[in-house]
Amino acid sequence: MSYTTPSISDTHTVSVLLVDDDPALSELLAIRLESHGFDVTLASSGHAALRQLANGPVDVVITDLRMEHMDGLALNQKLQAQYPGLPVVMMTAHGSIPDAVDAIEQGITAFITKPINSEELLAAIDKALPEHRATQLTDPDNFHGLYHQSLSMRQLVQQIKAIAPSQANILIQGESGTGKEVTARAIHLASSHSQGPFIAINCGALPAHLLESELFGHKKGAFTGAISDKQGLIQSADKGTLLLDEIGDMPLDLQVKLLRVLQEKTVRPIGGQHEQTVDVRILSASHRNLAQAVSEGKFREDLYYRLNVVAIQLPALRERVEDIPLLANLFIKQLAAGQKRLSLDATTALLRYAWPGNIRQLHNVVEYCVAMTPGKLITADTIISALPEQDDKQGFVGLNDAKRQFERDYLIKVLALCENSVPQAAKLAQRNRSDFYKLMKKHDIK
Ligand SMILES: Nc1ncnc2c1ncn2[C@@H]1O[C@H](COP(=O)(O)OP(=O)(O)OP(=O)(O)O)[C@@H](O)[C@H]1O
Repeated sequence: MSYTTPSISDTHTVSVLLVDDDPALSELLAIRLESHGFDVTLASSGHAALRQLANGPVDVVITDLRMEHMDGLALNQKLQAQYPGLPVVMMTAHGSIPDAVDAIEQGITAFITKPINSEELLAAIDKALPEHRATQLTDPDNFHGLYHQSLSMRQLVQQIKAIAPSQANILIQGESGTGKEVTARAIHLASSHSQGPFIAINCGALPAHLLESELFGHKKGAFTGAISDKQGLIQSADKGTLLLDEIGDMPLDLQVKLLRVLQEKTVRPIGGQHEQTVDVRILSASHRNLAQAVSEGKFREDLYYRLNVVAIQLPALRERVEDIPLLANLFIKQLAAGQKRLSLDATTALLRYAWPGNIRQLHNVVEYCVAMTPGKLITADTIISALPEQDDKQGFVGLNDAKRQFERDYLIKVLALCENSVPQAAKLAQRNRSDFYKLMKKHDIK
């Protein structure tokens, strides 16, 4: 294998911190690395390396194992604690590689043995960097709790930012677990109603009569069991936002009542004589296709148009694979306070899975893996053991379809690993750019 430049350095100069207490060797390696376009900083000890890092971040640390005062493993421990996910390449004298499992547990990305061969060194850096870039949480885009990185989500967030301040009713559609409620909350927080309450109700979770009373409230004695006046959620959400989740499950007679609220901006409790004025932003969500429910006569067309002044379609997680490592790392950070991380194979296993339960399922899988991993490194085996068994015969496809599917998945994963940089992805896939573009076109990947 012949390396001239690192595979990801096309758009960004890769910075390397080289830690070795042998100045002659350091100088030599620095000259070699600089001739390949790296930006190299030298440190003559572990302590000096930590001081350098405090002055500014680097992309990768290359350190000698044997050093006085603080050896490479001790330095690595400090690095992983202070800069989780920072790739560390360890240089060792021949025969002194510590137990590999132990080393991987300690988060070391690669080992190279002395005497250092340039190609091996470049290959080790190359191996270290994509993992680092694909799994680290650099600066995730966070719009009021809606974390994202993919192009489709960034475009969607732009759309949300534009419409959130208006009073428009918004219908949020997407598969179960794609983040409809998180999105609704983000819209509320970005709106002029953000100082008011945010209330969510699942219209599919209650029988019709209870749902009516929950939404509209009731007067004492309105029906058996109505022992006192009760305020409905529409009124409780006054000056705030009400999310009607699974709106498609709302019975038709309640749909009529809801339409009146939207048209008149008033609500009348069950058994009440008077309409009461309310100022509430209505957001609704559904995992079902409401337009289809309208065409089947299961949902009122007039209500559909009232609710659907603006439509937001959340993509399934498998359609925004770049968000998978980002969200998995976010959940690990939340659940394990940065004490654990994903191996490269584990990230690949996450990227290969189709996530029918979307982000909720990803969260559950990460939670399981964090609990099942005693050390630092979450492995692919643990991820795979957390995923439900797929029924191999159901949905079995022919060889041609399987090849096509593989090719598409492969392109998406390579692009995700390279943060959508086609030149880098083409290099990683060992294809020239125009071939790679042709493949993307063939599979309709933008
Ligand atoms: N962009 C995101 N960033 C961080 N966490 C998210 C994001 N989207 C969803 N989640 C998390 O995923 C889980 C499911 O999200 P949410 O309940 O909003 O999905 P949903 O589409 O409303 O699901 P359902 O259709 O089942 O009601 C929650 O734990 C939520 O915090």
